[in-house]
Amino acid sequence: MKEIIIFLKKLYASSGFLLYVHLLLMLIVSGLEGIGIFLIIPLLSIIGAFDLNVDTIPFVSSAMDRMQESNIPLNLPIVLLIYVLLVGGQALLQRNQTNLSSRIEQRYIKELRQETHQSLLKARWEYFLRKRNSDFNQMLTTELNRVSNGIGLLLTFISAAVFTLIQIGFAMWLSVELTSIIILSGLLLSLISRKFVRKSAKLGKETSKLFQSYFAGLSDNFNGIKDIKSNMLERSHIRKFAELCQHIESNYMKAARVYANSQFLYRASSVVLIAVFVYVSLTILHVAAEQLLLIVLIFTRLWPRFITIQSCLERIMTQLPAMQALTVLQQESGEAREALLLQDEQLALSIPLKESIECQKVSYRYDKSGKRLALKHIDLLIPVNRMTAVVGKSGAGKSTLVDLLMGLIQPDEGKVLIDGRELTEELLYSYRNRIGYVSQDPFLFHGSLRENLQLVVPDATEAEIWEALRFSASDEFVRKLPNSLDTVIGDRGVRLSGGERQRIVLARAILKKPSILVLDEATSALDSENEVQIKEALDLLRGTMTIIVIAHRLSTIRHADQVIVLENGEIVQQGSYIQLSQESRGTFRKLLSYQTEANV
Ligand SMILES: Nc1ncnc2c1ncn2[C@@H]1O[C@H](COP(=O)(O)OP(=O)(O)OP(=O)(O)O)[C@@H](O)[C@H]1O
Repeated sequence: MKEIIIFLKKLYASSGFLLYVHLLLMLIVSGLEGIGIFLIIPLLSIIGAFDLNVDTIPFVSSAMDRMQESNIPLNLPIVLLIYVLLVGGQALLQRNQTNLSSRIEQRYIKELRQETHQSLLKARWEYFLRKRNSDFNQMLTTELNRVSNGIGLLLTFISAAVFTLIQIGFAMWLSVELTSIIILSGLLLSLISRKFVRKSAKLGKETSKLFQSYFAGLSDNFNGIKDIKSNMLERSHIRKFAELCQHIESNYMKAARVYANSQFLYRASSVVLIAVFVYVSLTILHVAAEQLLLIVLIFTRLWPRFITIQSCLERIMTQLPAMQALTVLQQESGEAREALLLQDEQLALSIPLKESIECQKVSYRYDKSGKRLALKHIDLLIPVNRMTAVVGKSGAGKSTLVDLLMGLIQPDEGKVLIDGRELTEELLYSYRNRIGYVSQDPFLFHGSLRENLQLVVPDATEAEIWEALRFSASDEFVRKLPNSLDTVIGDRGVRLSGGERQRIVLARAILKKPSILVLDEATSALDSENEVQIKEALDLLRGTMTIIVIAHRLSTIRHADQVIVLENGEIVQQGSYIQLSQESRGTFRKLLSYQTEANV
């Protein structure tokens, strides 16, 4: 229930004044509906359509007196006109109320979407290491829709509750005893239906879990589609997926059955109740016929609202787990938030790197409660405008070290210093803004090459783009593409080869004219000719920017100013390429010899 309050507060924050207008409209609509019911029978009786006594009906008798005093004739057209005006006005207001309710709901959901997305994007990199991407997709699609649905239901619930209260007020005016019976029946019904509410909440939790597996499964399927196809894993994936779909179907069916059963209970009880009601009123309480008629009218309008309240409650309970999950996600990502603002002024404040990046006794562990260190007591100096290469076996800690140097993760012990200043969160953004990064798994989106390049520098000129392409040895192949820079490259750039993708991402990093260029295995997918071109380009860049390269291919780093050799998270060697290759018992020499053997 805590979540409902949180979401209601957010709803108020996003709609504010509109929410009051909505509430006011609800009150007026309910009031008019009550008055409409109040008037119709007495008015018809006055013109002789029924032989009823209006003196027993409060409010109506005084209204009648007033009409007679003002010489308004009470004939059929006047009576019907009043009724049409009343009910028509109410319908008009209800239309506005529905529109307003959609507006409130949509505005709210838009803000919730943006807020969640922003909160995720502002979270630290470490947060993403602990999470599954598919969970974020699920949260921003199905779960958010469920939350939106829940909010819509909440508004309906509030409106039904207000309506019911007002109608109860009118009914009380007519007969306290009879209305008390209706209320007691409603309370009894809500007691019985608690079972349905509980069941709905349980099924709602299952729905969240099932959709989590559904999204995770889909994302694994399509991320690994090449592996699936090449290893003939289709059958097992199809079977697993079918089982999951079966679970989702039965979960939905269970929820539908609960809903249908509860609806049946409500409808059946209303018929029985009305029969008992009429009987008790006439034979035991001896209520006047005109009053009874009115109360029955009110009851038949009120009872469906009781039902709406109950079924809203049930359905809100099925959506509640989505609200809970979204609250947890927002809380977690909020706690993991980087203390930086994504604001242009701050981006403009990029600090120039003048001297060095330094690690002092840096240690890092992924599992904060465990003992295993991914980096141990690293002491390292990366001079500005030089090329530093990081090498080592798989799992040695190369990517971890580079993530640390980029400020994506923070050391558990020790410090990272930028020109002697500790890399604190305040410095982080302006520092990271100076970095151009090419990852192992280059990120390109479905769009044209130009759009992909302009992602980092939206106002890059044609000349700047081609210069960056030339630099990354991509200009030639781009010219040969059917639409040159405007060629659409497919999802994640699938229409390009691995080497082409890497070169485009390199061009994109260079386009930003960074002070620090970080290449994580950036040449792994290049053939020898392209590798030579990139090597030459990097050589050209030497002295103009600080380059940090992780390379498995040691040939790419022959001209590096310093090479750091990592093993089990520790620096075991450090020096120039030539120097290290001459240390006969060192790890670097071993790495070199493995590669020479592999090349032979
Ligand atoms: N997200 C993570 N959670 C837990 N442990 C991790 C995580 N990422 C890396 N590690 C562990 O940290 C150690 C260093 O990993 P890292 O990725 O830095 O190695 P690497 O030298 O870059 O390897 P490779 O060349 O294979 O990419 C490894 O033992 C790895 O298992």
